[in-house]
Amino acid sequence: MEQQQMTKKMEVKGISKTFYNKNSYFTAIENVSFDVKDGEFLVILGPGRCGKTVLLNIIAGLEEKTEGAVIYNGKEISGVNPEVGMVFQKLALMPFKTVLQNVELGMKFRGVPKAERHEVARRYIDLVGLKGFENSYPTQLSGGMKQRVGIARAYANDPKVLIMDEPFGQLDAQTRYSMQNEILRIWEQEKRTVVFVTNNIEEACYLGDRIILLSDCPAKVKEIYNIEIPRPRNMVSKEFMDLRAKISDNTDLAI
Ligand SMILES: Nc1ncnc2c1ncn2[C@@H]1O[C@H](COP(=O)(O)OP(=O)(O)OP(=O)(O)O)[C@@H](O)[C@H]1O
Repeated sequence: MEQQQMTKKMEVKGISKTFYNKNSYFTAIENVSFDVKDGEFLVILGPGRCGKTVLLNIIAGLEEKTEGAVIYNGKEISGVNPEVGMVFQKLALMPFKTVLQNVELGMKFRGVPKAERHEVARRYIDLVGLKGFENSYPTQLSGGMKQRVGIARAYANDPKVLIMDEPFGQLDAQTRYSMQNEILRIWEQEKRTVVFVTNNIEEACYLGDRIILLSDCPAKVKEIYNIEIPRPRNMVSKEFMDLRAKISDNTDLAI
């Protein structure tokens, strides 16, 4: 009920992407359409190499589309959307910069004064649970901690929509589970729209308000699921396992 009242933040309309090489072409995405509602936790679930990253890059304006449109707050966007932030699986933290400097970097590029960017960076470092590690270097941190830095860095740039591309794909199972809970806590606290990409059905069912299920290549929207299970979700409850089985039966590949 609450979801139906949410306004549209973004509309992805009929997006297709074909890569042309000298003698061949390859269609990665075919006629993909869905809405992103303001404030929701939207999950895009699809098999590996099915075009998820290409789709995210198009949504963020980092990649050209072959067809279709991305509407943001009612207006068609071309080029980079400055209100969209990204968290990647491979974070590319600057190795010779501290946690604080890494989190501040985007603000520094935008010319935010030093005192203000220190304050904002510290607030997000606290939010992701890294208080006390401001002066540590990336090599001194675990995988989960590095992802926390990436999340703090993205939030510090004040995005209205945060896109996360398989951010926990390289973490061990236990760290992944704790980061899933962390990201939900931060999302509930910050109240920003999240578009989260994964190839893991369980993760999708645990996190999402809705799941956009993509087909194998070329990526098409196979089904959209509204998830009504209240949080915190219990992964071994009957309703959770039923949902998981329903989605699993509908996927093209074992993902
Ligand atoms: N610049 C490019 N030129 C040609 N093909 C490309 C280009 N970029 C991506 N592709 C192809 O598009 C397909 C989708 O790639 P993409 O990285 O979006 O998949 P993905 O779903 O994010 O995969 P994964 O789950 O492994 O991260 C792949 O087969 C890839 O080889």
